[in-house]
Amino acid sequence: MPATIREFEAVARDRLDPAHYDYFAGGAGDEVTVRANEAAFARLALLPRVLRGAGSPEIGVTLLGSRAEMPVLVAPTAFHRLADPEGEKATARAVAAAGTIMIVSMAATVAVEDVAAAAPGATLWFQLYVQPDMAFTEAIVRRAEAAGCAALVVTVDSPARGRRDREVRRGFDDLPEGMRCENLRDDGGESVRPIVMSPAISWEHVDALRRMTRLPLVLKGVTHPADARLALEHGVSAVYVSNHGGRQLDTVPATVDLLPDIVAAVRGAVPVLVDGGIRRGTDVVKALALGASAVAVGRPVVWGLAADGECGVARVLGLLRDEVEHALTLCGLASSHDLEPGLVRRC
Ligand SMILES: Cc1cc2nc3c(=O)[nH]c(=O)nc-3n(C[C@H](O)[C@H](O)[C@H](O)COP(=O)(O)O)c2cc1C
Ligand SMILES: O=C(O)C(=O)c1ccccc1
Repeated sequence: MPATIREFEAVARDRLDPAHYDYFAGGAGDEVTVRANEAAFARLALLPRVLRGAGSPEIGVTLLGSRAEMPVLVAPTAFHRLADPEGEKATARAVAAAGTIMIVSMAATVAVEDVAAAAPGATLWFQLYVQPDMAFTEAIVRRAEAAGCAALVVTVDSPARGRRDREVRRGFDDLPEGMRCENLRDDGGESVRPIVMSPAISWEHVDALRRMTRLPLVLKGVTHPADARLALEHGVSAVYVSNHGGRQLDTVPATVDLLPDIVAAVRGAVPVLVDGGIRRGTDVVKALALGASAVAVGRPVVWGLAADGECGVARVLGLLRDEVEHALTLCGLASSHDLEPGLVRRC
């Protein structure tokens, strides 16, 4: 039984087709940003307080009206059926058991309606790449609403798909026979449209989405403080700091290093989420101390899924939960809401 997320990755690597492992693990260009995300957490030190009599820590959080029993969400990742035959259904069941939130990828290999039906207790948010055909975008948004998704996470770091040399080397450019992006089915019919990543997408599309739906909008992939301020002007409900796990533009800084400036720009107006390189409870604690309301994990969930399906994802989420509680206890804190920047030192 793997005892750490790193060990889950090793088990997953053994079990996965090497091309699929490289698809999940890889990043853009020289993978500078992939490495930076994890390395940046290691460069931050924690400075605990003593004798606070804090008791066992409380770690739940409410985000945009959705309750999460831990401040760790499941980031949207594509193609879960490459990792397990049950795919996103297995992930959603583990998420329901952990009481957290799954952001279902638009590129899921199980339709969002079927994910929801497989895990009735799960809180689902839906991740969207705005498609230039806005009528098709609207059809997808309506499906997500009807399936019970409680927020719309709009990914804005992908005006083009990242170039990932590992995919090129492996010749990985399509799903195997029998797997499709089920959320891209045209009107429930036989044909599945390709996902378009368009450089023409702009703030006007965000405004159009705002008019289209009453769901709270989360902007995923913000790295520049000026864009965080614009996001507020355009009425978004949360800002999600992400460099797509280093899979889009290589050499973007580590997300935890970008976080303080984004938090300063947002000034408490909306929650700030962050992902990238979170592998330990101490990483979660550092991100929350620097002002994130919650974090999300991408690859760790995929490693759990590939290692042992629903049980593997449950174990990965359980590990993170235990590690967060333990780290908070050792910091002398009664609640994750008491985390503040003074706990973190750059070393
Ligand atoms: C295999 C894989 C697929 C991904 N697919 C999507 C996706 O469909 N939509 C999206 O917005 N982000 C996607 N991402 C990015 C994740 O949501 C997240 O930003 C990233 O994985 C966080 O970094 P981490 O893997 O170090 O936790 C994907 C990431 C990976 C690793
Ligand atoms: O691989 C990814 O990171 C990703 O975001 C994606 C998007 C569309 C289809 C497949 C994957």
